[in-house]
Amino acid sequence: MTDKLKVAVLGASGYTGSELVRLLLRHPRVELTALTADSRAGKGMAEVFAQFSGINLPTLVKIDELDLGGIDAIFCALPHATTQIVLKDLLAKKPSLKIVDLSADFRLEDPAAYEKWYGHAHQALDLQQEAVFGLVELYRDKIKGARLVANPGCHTTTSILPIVPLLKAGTIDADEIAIVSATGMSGAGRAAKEAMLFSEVSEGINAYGVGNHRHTSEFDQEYSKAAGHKVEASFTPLLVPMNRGILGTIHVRGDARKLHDVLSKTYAGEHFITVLPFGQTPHTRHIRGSNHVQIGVAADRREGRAIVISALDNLVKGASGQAIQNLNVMMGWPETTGIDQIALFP
Ligand SMILES: NC(=O)C1=CN([C@@H]2O[C@H](COP(=O)(O)OP(=O)(O)OC[C@H]3O[C@@H](n4cnc5c(N)ncnc54)[C@H](OP(=O)(O)O)[C@@H]3O)[C@@H](O)[C@H]2O)C=CC1
Ligand SMILES: CC(=O)N[C@@H](CCC(=O)OP(=O)(O)O)C(=O)O
Repeated sequence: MTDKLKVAVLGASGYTGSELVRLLLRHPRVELTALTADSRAGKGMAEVFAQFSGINLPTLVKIDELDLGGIDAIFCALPHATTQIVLKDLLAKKPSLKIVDLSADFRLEDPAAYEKWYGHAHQALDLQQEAVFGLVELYRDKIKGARLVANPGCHTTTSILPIVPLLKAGTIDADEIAIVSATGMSGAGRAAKEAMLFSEVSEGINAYGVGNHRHTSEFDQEYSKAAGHKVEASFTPLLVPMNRGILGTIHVRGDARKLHDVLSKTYAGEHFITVLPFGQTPHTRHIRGSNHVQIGVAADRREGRAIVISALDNLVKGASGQAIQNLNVMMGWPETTGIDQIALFP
C-alpha cells in the first residue's frame, strides 16, 4: 500500500468524479485518499451513489478540509471558473501536486480566447500558461513532464482525434470542416436542470449552443495548430436521450480513401483508437463504459468529399478515463493501467 500514489478526487459527488472513483478502484498504483463534494459534503459515497454500497471509501469532505500533506495527485472534476480559483490555491499551498483537471479552465492557451468564450478574465493566468492540453495521442511527450494537465472536452476529443492528423497531412480542405456531434445527457452533469428532465428530453432530439458552443474555441485552437494557419470549423452539438456516448459526424472535402489511409497509419500503434475498415462506421454502443475511440471513414456520393464518424464515451475517453490515461503518462506508468476494459455491451 505504501508505494501507491495518494490521490484525491475533487467533485466526487458529480458524474465525472464518480466515474473517476469507479475506474480508480481498479487502478493498481493508486490509493483513493480523499474525495470532495460541495452540497453533498459530509455524506458517504454510497449515500450519494448507491453503486458504491459496500465499498470502503473516504467520506466526502469540503475542499478546505483536505489534508494536502497526505495527497500526491489530484483529479479535479469541478465546474468551470470555480476550478481555476481552487487549483490556484491548492498549488500555492503544495506546489509538488500533480493535477489533471477535467474542466475547461486550462484548455485554451490564449487568454483573450478564454475571455471571449467564457465571458470573464482568467483568474490564474500563470497556471493557464503552464497547463498542457491533455489529449494523450497528440501530446504524449509534453504530458510526460507536466504538473498540470487540462483534459479536453468530450465533444472536442471526439472530433479533434480524427481531424488533426488529416490537417497535418494536408489531406482535407481546412476551410470546409462541419461537425455535428450528438451527446448523451450525462455530459450535462448531475446537477438538476429543467432542460434535462425526462419529459423535456425523452422521445426527441435537439441542437443546442448553435453557432456559439464554447467547445468551438478548442476546435479553433487545435485545428489551427495542426494546419499551421487559422481554421474555423462549423460545430453543432445535439442532445439525444441516452445516458452516455458521443457520436461526431464530420463532413470534409478530401479523398475518402486517402483520409482512411492517413488515419489508419497515424493510429496503428494506439491502444485506445481503432480506425474501422473503410466504409464501416462506429456506434456508441461499442465504446460504452470503455476508454476506446472508434473512427470510421466513408466516401460521400459527391466526388472529393468524405464523411468521418467518431464515437467515444463522454464520461470515459471524454473525461475520467482520459484523465487517468493522462496521470499514467505523467507518472511514467503503462498508459492503459486501470483503464483497458472493453465496452459494456449490449
Ligand atoms: N459530464 C461530462 O461528460 C463531462 C464533464 N466535463 C467537465 O468536468 C467537470 C465536472 O463535470 P460533471 O461531473 O459532469 O459535473 P457535476 O455537476 O455532475 O458535478 C460537479 C461536482 O462539483 C462539485 N461542486 C459544484 N460546485 C462546487 C463549488 N463551488 N465548490 C466545490 N465543489 C463544487 C459538486 O458537488 P455537490 O454535488 O456536492 O454539490 C459535484 O461534486 C465540469 O467542469 C465539466 O464541464 C468534461 C468532460 C465531460
Ligand atoms: C450535454 C452537455 O451539456 N454537454 C456539455 C459537454 C460537457 C463537456 O465535455 O465539456 P466541458 O468540460 O467543456 O463542459 C456541453 O455541451 O456543454
